[in-house]
Amino acid sequence: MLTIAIQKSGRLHDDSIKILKEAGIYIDNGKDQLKTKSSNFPLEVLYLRNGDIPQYLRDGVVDMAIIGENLLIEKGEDIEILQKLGFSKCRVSIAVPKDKEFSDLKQLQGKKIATSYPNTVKNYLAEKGITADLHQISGSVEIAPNIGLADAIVDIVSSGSTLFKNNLKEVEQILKSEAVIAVSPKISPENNQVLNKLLFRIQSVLKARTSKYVLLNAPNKNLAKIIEILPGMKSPTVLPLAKEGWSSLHSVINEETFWEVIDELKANGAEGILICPIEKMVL
Ligand SMILES: Nc1ncnc2c1ncn2[C@@H]1O[C@H](COP(=O)(O)OP(=O)(O)OP(=O)(O)O)[C@@H](O)[C@H]1O
Ligand SMILES: O=P(O)(O)OC[C@H]1O[C@H](OP(=O)(O)OP(=O)(O)O)[C@H](O)[C@@H]1O
Ligand SMILES: [Mg+2]
Repeated sequence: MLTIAIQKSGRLHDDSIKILKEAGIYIDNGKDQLKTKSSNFPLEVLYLRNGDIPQYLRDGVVDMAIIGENLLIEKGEDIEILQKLGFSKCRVSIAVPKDKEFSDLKQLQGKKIATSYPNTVKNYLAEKGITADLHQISGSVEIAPNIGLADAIVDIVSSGSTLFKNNLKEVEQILKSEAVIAVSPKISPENNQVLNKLLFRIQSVLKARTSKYVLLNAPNKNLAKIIEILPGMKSPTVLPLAKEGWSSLHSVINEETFWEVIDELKANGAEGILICPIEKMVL
């Protein structure tokens, strides 16, 4: 049986459960139980602290995990990432008090920096030839400059509202992060097969999330051009309309691309364009 680590509670928990559910895997949400089994897939789930997961992967206590990429950069650089998941997107950045003049990273030389990610900061500053005095704290990092504990901080930024509320400004982005699937170097060949099955399902869910089903009506004389614009997976489906000289065309498109080509479709006489969600996409 494959063992997966999922964050017990926090920024990754809900979306981790959701993506497994969309992949057809049913599990309890871990409110009381820290260990549970899927009722319909050979999967055991351990609900753990995000911060502990890299070590569990390294030791082979779990075969795989859904974890923030930033945490692997901090304490799991030896651990392989199999798939980015597109949620819990954030960045790890340097911030200083809003009213402080800041023009060059070198200003941090010898200064106190508070962070929960000391390795990330140390490596980044070393690359830039800077040494600073690092203070590791495990939470509420943004408070540090206001209580005289540090001159600058390095922490996670998403909307920027925590920085704003604490009179700080982001001055340098160190890295970008999102939730990922990571695998233990100690996974057995049997469990690796189950993992590949799970990964295939998750990839189908991810693909469907960014793809849309497009239906439109078009005059037959422009079909060739519209097929060129909407090539779909293999090729679009074209069905005759009851109205002479017109067809209905069905295709699949990436959501972002759609907004880029919509004017082109209209210029080629496309009408009654419908965009529908796709639940799963198996390629
Ligand atoms: N504000 C945010 N917006 C988006 N993603 C975030 C945000 N804060 C954290 N993350 C991402 O979610 C992960 C988990 O963050 P969270 O704050 O829930 O837990 P944690 O305090 O890092 O860990 P633990 O589970 O050990 O308490 C982080 O490693 C990061 O990748
Ligand atoms: O830019 P924002 O959208 O404001 O998000 C950034 C904040 O989110 C995270 O904290 P979280 O709320 O997860 O609390 P925690 O410190 O208890 O983990 C992170 O540590 C920042 O403080
Ligand atoms: Mg947090």
